[in-house]
Amino acid sequence: MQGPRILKFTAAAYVVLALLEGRKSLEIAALGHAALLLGSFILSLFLSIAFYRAFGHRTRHFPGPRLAGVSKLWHMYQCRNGQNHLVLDNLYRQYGDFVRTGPSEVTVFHPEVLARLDGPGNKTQKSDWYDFLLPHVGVTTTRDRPFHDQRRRLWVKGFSSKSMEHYEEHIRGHARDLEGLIAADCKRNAISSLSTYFYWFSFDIMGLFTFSRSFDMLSKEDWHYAVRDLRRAMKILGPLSSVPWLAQIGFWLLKGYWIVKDWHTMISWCAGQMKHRIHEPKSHDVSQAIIDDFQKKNELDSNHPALIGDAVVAIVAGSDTVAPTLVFTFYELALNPEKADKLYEEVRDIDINDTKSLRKLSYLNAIIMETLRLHPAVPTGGYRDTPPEGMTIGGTFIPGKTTIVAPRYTLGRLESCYERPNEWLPERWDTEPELVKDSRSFLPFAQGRYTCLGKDVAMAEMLTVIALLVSKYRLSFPLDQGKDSIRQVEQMMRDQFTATPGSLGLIFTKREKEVV
Ligand code: HEM
Repeated sequence: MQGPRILKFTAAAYVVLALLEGRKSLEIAALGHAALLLGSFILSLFLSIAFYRAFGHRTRHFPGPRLAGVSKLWHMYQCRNGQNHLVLDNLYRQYGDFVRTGPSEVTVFHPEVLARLDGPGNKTQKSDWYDFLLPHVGVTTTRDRPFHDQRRRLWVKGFSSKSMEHYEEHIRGHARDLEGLIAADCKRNAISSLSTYFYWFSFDIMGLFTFSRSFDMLSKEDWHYAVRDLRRAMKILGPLSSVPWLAQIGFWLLKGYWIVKDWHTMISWCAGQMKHRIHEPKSHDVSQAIIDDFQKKNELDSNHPALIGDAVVAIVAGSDTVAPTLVFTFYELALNPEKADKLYEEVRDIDINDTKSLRKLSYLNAIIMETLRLHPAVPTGGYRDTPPEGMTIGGTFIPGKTTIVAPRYTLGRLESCYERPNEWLPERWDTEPELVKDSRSFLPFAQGRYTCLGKDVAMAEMLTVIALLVSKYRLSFPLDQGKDSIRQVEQMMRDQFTATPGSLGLIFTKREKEVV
């Protein structure tokens, strides 16, 4: 990432110029003159870069807004509300399958794209977006392939069958705590704030998964400060995901200020937890395999960038994906009560202690798949760079060293791939497969070397919570909530690499075991 380096170089050049002008002392006139000189240089440099990008760049042939091809700042401005998924969706409707969304960036809406980027034999690289965690580096954020493969092998150990049993036990315990909160709301006829409960649930589980220690938010019925800070800090990724170099400059300049401070609080918290964790007895969490590896190499240091990086990755990747998916699932179930009733029939007698059986329930699984299609947990993220020789996707050649964006949000709604694409119809993954015309664009957990490591844990969490709540309750929107306010859940969704839905509150009423 060159941003901070270029900024430092420019500042140094300014000081040198001013010193030369003022003959070794920083006089006001010299400062002004140096600013003028440097300013004219930068202006002419930027104008020539803009001219080249508009008329001479290798990606100039792709359609798209003119300004997008000149500078990514255009895209950042469009994403100022954190809704990149809608910005890109509109561009697709305006320009088609291949859109130039940056000087060296093409956003691709062809059903083949996800499989081509990460599928077998690909030569793509993760783009510089993944540098956002530097100097820390985790399995998701490293761009170094051999290092990634080595970290990934360690992570896989954290998903052994013994570890999975251990996680599943915690998942059931926390799901019961979550149900306890809903039971209390139900008794008081109060609205259950599902957005809050699901975030508490998923972060608590990830605390256990990462450090063998829950955040205890469900039991304390309150936010943990580190999670609250992290969620505030994630807002940076809304507008700044399109300009990672600017995010890096922001992280560097605003370390103790604004929401950047919250980001650093979270990192320090993870570092502190890791420090504790390495002195604790062996456990089944994912950190164990990573700690063991460092110990084996005699490099165990709680401040190691890779140790902290992996901890942050685990917390974010595991929580900020499961929580929004649960929010959207219950949102859709409340909008479609007949589907909730149909699901009730499947789960009414299920034993939630039996995760194996839950994994086999076809309608329950279809509901999760359909939610991930319409409301993907990673709506536009997952940027990749083409190899130097370029690559062809859906018959279109994309030049080398071009960043490719493949937005799952729009790919999941393509008319060429789905019948009635904007409708939430779980049956398409169950009894009515003809509603899916082309499933190549549906890879909610990615694939290939970067495929989601936590899919089994995520599915266990979602299957357990949905089955438990639907088997016990009917759910509905509060009576006085109008249609517009209900739709805010999706309309206010922010795309911060992971999806952050608008707030969802529902009324739960106890189901007596019903005979239909
Ligand atoms: C609804 C739930 C989830 C969804 C939809 C999801 C989706 C994804 C996607 C699309 C990626 C690829 C990201 C990229 O290309 O940059 C990914 C990677 C990853 N996910 Fe998940 N995820 C979920 C839950 C989880 C959970 C619960 C964990 C941890 C227990 C987890 C851990 C990871 C890790 C470590 C990676 C990086 C893999 C690598 O780069 O080798 N995810 N996930």
